[in-house]
Amino acid sequence: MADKNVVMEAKSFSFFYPGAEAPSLNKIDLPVMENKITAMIGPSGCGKSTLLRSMNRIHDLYPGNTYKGEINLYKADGSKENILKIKKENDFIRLRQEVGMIFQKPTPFPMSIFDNVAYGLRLSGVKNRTELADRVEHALKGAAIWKETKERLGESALGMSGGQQQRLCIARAVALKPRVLLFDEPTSALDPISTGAIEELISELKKEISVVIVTHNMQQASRLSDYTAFMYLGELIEYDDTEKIFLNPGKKLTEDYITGRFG
Ligand SMILES: Nc1ncnc2c1ncn2[C@@H]1O[C@H](COP(=O)(O)OP(=O)(O)OP(=O)(O)O)[C@@H](O)[C@H]1O
Repeated sequence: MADKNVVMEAKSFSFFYPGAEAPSLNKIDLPVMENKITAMIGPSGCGKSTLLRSMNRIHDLYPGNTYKGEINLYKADGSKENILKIKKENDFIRLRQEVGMIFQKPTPFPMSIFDNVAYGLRLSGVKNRTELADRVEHALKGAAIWKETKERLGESALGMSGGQQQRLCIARAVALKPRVLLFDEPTSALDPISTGAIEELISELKKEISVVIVTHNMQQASRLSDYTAFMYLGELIEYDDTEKIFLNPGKKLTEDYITGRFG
C-alpha cells in the first residue's frame, strides 16, 4: 500500500499514440499528494497533457492508443484501483466523478448556469429538486461564483465572461465532490485578473481536493503548487517540492528550463 498521503500514482506508465515509434511518455513514476497542488511543467510536446489526460482516461476518447504500467487511484479505505483497467461505461462515469478535468478553454454546455452545474449531478442520480438546488448553490459558492450568478441561474452560461465560464466549469466539477481535479492550462485563455481569481480558487480548493495542474507559466507553478514535476521529451526528469525545483533543482536540464534557457 502507498503512503497514505498519496491519492494517485503513475507507476512505470508509458503511452504510445497510434503509429508512433517512440513512446510519448516513457516509464513515468509520479505521485499525486492528497490536498496538495502538483504542477507539471516542461516544454511543448514533452507529454504533460498526455499524462494529465491519462489520469482520468480522457485519452480513451481517441482510439488506437496503447499504454503500459499503472495509474493507481487510492481510496479512502487505503485500497487502490488501477484506473487503466477500467472497461465498463459505468466505471468510466464514476472515475470522471472522482477525477475531474478542467480544460484550457472553458467548456460550458449551451444551457442555463443552473443546468450546467446540475448536469453531472443528475447523471449521477440526484433527482430531488431541493437537493439539486442545494448542491448547485454549494458548488457555485465553492467556485466563488455564487454572488455573480445567484440572480441569473436560469440564464445561458454562454453569456458569461471567459473567467466566469471557467469558474462555472470548476463549479460543475466540484459539484460531483471529486477527490482529484486535473487542470490543463486553466488560465492560459484568461486575462490577469481572471487568472488571479482562478489561482486563488485553486488554492482554496486544495483544502478538500487534490490538484494536478499543467502550466506553461513558471510564476504560476511556483506561486501555486506544493510539488512540481519537470518533464522533457516524454520523460519525467525531476519531481520535488516546488521550492526545491525552483531554487535548487537537482538536474541541469531542470535549471536550464526554469531559467528560460530553452522552452
Ligand atoms: N493525438 C495525437 N496523435 C499523435 N501524437 C500526439 C497526439 N497528441 C500528442 N501527440 C504527441 O505526443 C507528444 C506529447 O504531447 P502532449 O500534448 O502531451 O505534450 P504537452 O507537453 O502537453 O505539450 P503542450 O505544452 O504543447 O500542450 C508530442 O510529441 C505530440 O506531438
